[in-house]
Amino acid sequence: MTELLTAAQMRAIEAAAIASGEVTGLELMERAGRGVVAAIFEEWPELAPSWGPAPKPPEYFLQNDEQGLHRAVVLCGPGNNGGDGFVVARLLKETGWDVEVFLYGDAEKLPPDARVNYVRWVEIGGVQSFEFGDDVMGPDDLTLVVDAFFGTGLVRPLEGFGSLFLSFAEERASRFPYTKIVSVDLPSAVCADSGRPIVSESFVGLPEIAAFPVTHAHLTVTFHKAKRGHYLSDGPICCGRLRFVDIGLDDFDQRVDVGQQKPALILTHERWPQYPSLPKKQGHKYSHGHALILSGGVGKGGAARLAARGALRVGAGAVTVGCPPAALIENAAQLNAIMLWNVKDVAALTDILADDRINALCLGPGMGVSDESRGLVEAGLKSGRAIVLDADALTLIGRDAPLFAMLHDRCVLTPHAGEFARLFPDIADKLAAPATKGPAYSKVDATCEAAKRAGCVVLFKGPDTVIADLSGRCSINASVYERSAPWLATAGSGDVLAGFITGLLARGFGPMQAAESGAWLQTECALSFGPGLIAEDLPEELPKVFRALGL
Ligand SMILES: NC(=O)C1=CN([C@@H]2O[C@H](COP(=O)(O)OP(=O)(O)OC[C@H]3O[C@@H](n4cnc5c(N)ncnc54)[C@H](OP(=O)(O)O)[C@@H]3O)[C@@H](O)[C@H]2O)[C@@H](O)CC1
Ligand SMILES: Nc1ncnc2c1ncn2[C@@H]1O[C@H](COP(=O)(O)OP(=O)(O)O)[C@@H](O)[C@H]1O
Ligand SMILES: [K+]
Repeated sequence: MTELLTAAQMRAIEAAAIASGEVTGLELMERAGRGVVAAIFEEWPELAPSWGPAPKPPEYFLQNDEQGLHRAVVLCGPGNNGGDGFVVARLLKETGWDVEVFLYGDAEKLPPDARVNYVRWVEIGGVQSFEFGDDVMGPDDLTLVVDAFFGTGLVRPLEGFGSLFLSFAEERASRFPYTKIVSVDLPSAVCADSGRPIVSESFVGLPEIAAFPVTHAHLTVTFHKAKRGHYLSDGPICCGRLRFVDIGLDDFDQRVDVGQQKPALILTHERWPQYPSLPKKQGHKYSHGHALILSGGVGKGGAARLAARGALRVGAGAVTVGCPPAALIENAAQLNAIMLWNVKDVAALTDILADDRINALCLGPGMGVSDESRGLVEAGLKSGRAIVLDADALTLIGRDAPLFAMLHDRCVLTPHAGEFARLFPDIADKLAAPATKGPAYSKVDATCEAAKRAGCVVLFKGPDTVIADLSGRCSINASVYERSAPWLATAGSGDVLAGFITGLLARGFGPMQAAESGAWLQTECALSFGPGLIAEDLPEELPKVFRALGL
């Protein structure tokens, strides 16, 4: 699983499968619903029939007479996501569960496959109607809420009782940990392409997630492949955990024209072997490249030293920190394997860059935003070297159009959200604007647009780090779900990332591969180290990560 699909791409794959005559929509829906039920039982084996009689919930949950009988509320929407919900309801009922179903929409207008499953359901169970003031979740012994309101078809905000239902479910699950929420395909209200909740105009101006009822599921079960929204923005928080169900569409991926849009790739272990191999082959230190990291003045060298350590550990043959004369002693006191040069001004940098063994630069961390720093960035860009621009260098190019225009295809920009907004204010505005209809503008869209405009690789940081180049290739290093490492939000971790990328550029990686690999390794180091991590720990963890990769 390496490709993330948009809703349109998923629909195209499904349509190709049905058009082939090898499978019907109804069969796909049955597989989807069965998969959801199987995933629920795998996630919570104590709910599975094979477990034996249902365990007795704590006394205070028991308000009905059917002690030990599991109870589910299934929320079905007006489309095929709702159709999946009817399948789930039927299968749970067949397993002996007590199931209540609510329909958000008109049964007469259900699409054909969903309608068939609605009819199958009403043969064995009822569809509840909703009166304002009802507690639709019923007694407190509720085991499961199945959210099958909307999946890939969400195009506008949920209104009226649809949104009320989601808040009822949220409220119930927050009061009773015993109650689990399972979203079918996607948490309803979350856009499949962007991971952003689709909000009503009336909520505009309020913080999205606080203002709008959105499901925070314990488990989301999706079909075939992950959608972008499972990994971007609020998607992962709303999905809880993510499970996949194979509904037999693998053969159709290659048969569809997914349009101009390339699939976004998620960086996973499986993709790792596709990178150029990291182990050093024969050669002397300069055959593994020489990275130059420019530092700020006195007391401002920490960021560059962190980056330099990252570049050296990731395998650059030689790494040098360049700093103004006044900062030489401070840096000399802290560096050993990393060399130190006096870069007193732009002329000094230009002289140094006459040595073509220096094949990768890192400019920005701790550098300051003075005119002198601007001159250094200009000289670095003019040199045509592979170059990482981070931190202050991003501020400088963001406010200086001629400098921005010098960016070239060997550059890697590594902005966090604030720096991204300074560099690409109009793009950042589009991303920050409330998502009032789907598919909403996503971090993938924003990063691809930025890379195109800048003419180079852009790595837009965060738990959902998106990396794009000007050709439209795009990857996501998602530090979410089992790769969640929130302790990476620590001062200096971005400097180390800039160093990793610079070191990989020095090793001869292309800009896109260097950025992808650097981001992936940063998360692997954080996971390997665990909580308590500070930026200094990241480079020191690399040998362990490499050993685990068998390098
Ligand atoms: N693709 C596959 O291979 C498979 C897909 N499967 C399942 O189908 C799901 C996709 O089904 P779907 O296309 O019918 O979309 P779904 O999310 O049910 O929305 C339904 C319709 O509701 C409408 N609508 C939108 N927003 C609204 C709102 N806020 N309030 C009110 N109405 C709103 C909008 O129609 P509109 O009103 O705009 O005409 C929309 O089309 C997918 O997530 C998966 O669960 C599986 O069965 C097996 C294989
Ligand atoms: N919650 C999080 N989960 C995973 N990674 C994170 C999270 N928050 C930040 N990061 C990562 O940590 C790094 C922080 O970089 P940055 O904001 O530039 O910090 P600094 O300037 O202090 O080095 C980035 O690589 C970013 O992707
Ligand atoms: K759903």
